[in-house]
Amino acid sequence: MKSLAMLAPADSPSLFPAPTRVVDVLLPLAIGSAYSYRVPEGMEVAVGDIVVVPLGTRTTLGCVWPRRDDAEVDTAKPDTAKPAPAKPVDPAKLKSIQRRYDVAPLNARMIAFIEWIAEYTVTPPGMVLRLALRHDESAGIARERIGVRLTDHRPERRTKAREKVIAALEDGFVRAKSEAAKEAGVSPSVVDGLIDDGALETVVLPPEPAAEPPDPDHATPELLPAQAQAAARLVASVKAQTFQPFLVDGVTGSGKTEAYFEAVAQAIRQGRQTLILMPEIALTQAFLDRFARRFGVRPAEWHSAVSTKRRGRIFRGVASGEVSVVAGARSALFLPFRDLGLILVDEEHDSAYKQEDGVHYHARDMAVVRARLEGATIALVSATPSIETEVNARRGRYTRLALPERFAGTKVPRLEPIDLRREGPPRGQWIAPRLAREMERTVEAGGQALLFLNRRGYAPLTLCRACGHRIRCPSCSSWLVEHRFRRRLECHQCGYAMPVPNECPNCHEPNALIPCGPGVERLHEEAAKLFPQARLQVLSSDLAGGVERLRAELRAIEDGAVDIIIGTQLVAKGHNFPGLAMVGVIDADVGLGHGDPRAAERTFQLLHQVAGRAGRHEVEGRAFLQTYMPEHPVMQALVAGDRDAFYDREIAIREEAHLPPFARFCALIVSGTDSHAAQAHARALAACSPVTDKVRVLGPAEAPLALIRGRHRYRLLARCERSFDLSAYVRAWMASAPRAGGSLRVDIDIDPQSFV
Ligand SMILES: Nc1ncnc2c1ncn2[C@@H]1O[C@H](COP(=O)(O)OP(=O)(O)OP(=O)(O)O)[C@@H](O)[C@H]1O
Ligand SMILES: [Zn+2]
Repeated sequence: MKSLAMLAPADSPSLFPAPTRVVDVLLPLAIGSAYSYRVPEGMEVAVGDIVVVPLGTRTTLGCVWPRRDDAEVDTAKPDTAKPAPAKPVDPAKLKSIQRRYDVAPLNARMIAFIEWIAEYTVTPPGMVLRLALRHDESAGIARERIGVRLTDHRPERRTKAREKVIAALEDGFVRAKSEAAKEAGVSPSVVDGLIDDGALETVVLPPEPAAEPPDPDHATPELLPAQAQAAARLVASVKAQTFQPFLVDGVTGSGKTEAYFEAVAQAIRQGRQTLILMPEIALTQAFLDRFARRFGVRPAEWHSAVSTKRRGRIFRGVASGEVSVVAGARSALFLPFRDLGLILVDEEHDSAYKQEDGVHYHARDMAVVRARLEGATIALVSATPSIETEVNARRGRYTRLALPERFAGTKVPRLEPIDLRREGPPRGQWIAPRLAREMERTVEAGGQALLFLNRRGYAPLTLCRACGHRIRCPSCSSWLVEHRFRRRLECHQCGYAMPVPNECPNCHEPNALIPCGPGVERLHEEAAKLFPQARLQVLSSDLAGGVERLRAELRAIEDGAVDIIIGTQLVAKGHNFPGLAMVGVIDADVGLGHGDPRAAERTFQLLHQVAGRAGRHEVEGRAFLQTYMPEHPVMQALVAGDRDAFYDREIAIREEAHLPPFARFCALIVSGTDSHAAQAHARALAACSPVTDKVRVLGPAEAPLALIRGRHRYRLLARCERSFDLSAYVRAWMASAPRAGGSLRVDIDIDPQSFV
């Protein structure tokens, strides 16, 4: 990249004073334009460089941004995604860049990606930059590591602590300062003292490597013919170094991972980088081990549970090209890859890919955009693709690579219905007699059984027997959920918690509160009564002990140390439990019938995935589904094991009803602490929507979740044809809208996934 400094007239410096160099810097803030800064004498900066600049009384990180010709920017639309060039100011009045980080600059493709997302999601580009430049990760940049080594000089003052350090360093090797202190069991100040006295000398240590290089030929597996075919197509595409999108469509347990690893190997051979996105990377440690078996080392891991220091190192390694494979959560999409050749989106249907606050982006869709900008191969991977992806594959926009059989040779289990109207459990219980019999048989035969219920806690609702009062959250429109292990009532929206009261808060009747409905804790209680000999384990995201504990429990299940697992959706995602022989879905109907356009899709995906955890190794698996509506088309498709029937029907419904992907939506959520003000603002927005026959604006209506964290919520929905530029429409709309003052906030959600 050309340095901006080089653009300044280089000749005749003797006749004129050198012009003050000024550059545009985009700051990670919600502002529409870049700011101008002076480049101090002796500093070289180029577009894409990450710099520290003063802002008001503090300093902030920023990125030197391309300066666009004024003609390129429509000044009539101040919120346009491309940051407007900073307004011309007298250079003498400008503040100077403080320093430039010693890290590879964001390249032109990354800059284009940031601007693309800003434009599409109708967000100020600085907010998207913020996703790429999270302060702490990039700020850890280039802190030198200092090591110490013994000299020949011995200090006059000799204390016990000093002797310990000298003894520890006797071998003559260099150690980091902190390590030396730790090894000797003394405080770092002792080491400092010895440096001052000349007994130790300091050396600058080379930076720790961000990741060991994976070896593409470490252990090449034998692939089934279908795997080999899919792998060959992906490898050829990586070789071609052009944008090409694929759907790796393989049944659960078909070995999609092994197939796409071959494409990763190819990218490594070519010296290009790979990004593997996963919805629950923190909990899929088994995946990292599998990667290590294939490539000799684990990939660089990127998610919120990775330490800031480590993330800083990966950030730099990705930018320099030293890190070649990253496996990460959706935020890894914003890493500044030097040369990205391959993106894999595992479990692409997962709703965790949608970010629901700040910048509302869908990481799967944006990954396709990034691949296009990078000239990379992208593969979306799933046994139950999203409707959007399935439609793209049917239309030939994505190339489908099918893996129709399980690697182990077993069949994907069909779901056998248990009709709760005819063969349900007795009142107050949740496991139907037939399901209990099957569990008993499974456990006696040495297999594992999984009970699936997507409800955390003990009971989803607490009710007063005397007056009928239901306990709800004071600041959300949701019921408080009893958590018996913690002896609390909790709000799953905002985290509010209170002890379980002894009397009804409404009528004060003592001992009148009763739990209604089941959560996993209550199911655990019932299973423990039914199977007193079995080893039981509840698994849900709120398990005490956090991620570490969850990882340990998942490993215990893999190792066969548990007979019956009672879990939420956390256990449904991508896990490979070799001993799991059967699955029982306690309430298959939970997700249906909320009027949510995606309810059928979500239910199908979730239940098909849960069933897909069973029978992945030697023994055939079985799966049961307790339902009050066995005749529902989703249940019918699950029971018949007829995936295509589900997709055919669902796609037809979406087309008929003008729902995505056959139409485009943008949701506007207006919220505020005052209900009337929020509603009034939502109405004012509706009234000023630009009139066109291309867009229909629906609402405002109170959101189904009308109150969250004390904020009242109203929703507007704009709908248009597929080909219409909805982002531009919304941008123009917002530019002419009244300002949202006070506590009011407007959230813009293009392609909404959630309708609550
Ligand atoms: N070629 C192969 N050689 C050896 N083992 C394989 C091979 N392919 C797949 N396996 C094994 O088969 C099992 C299932 O594979 P995998 O977990 O990749 O399936 P999947 O298609 O990702 O399923 P899901 O969609 O349910 O996550 C794993 O234990 C995997 O290690
Ligand atoms: Zn709440």
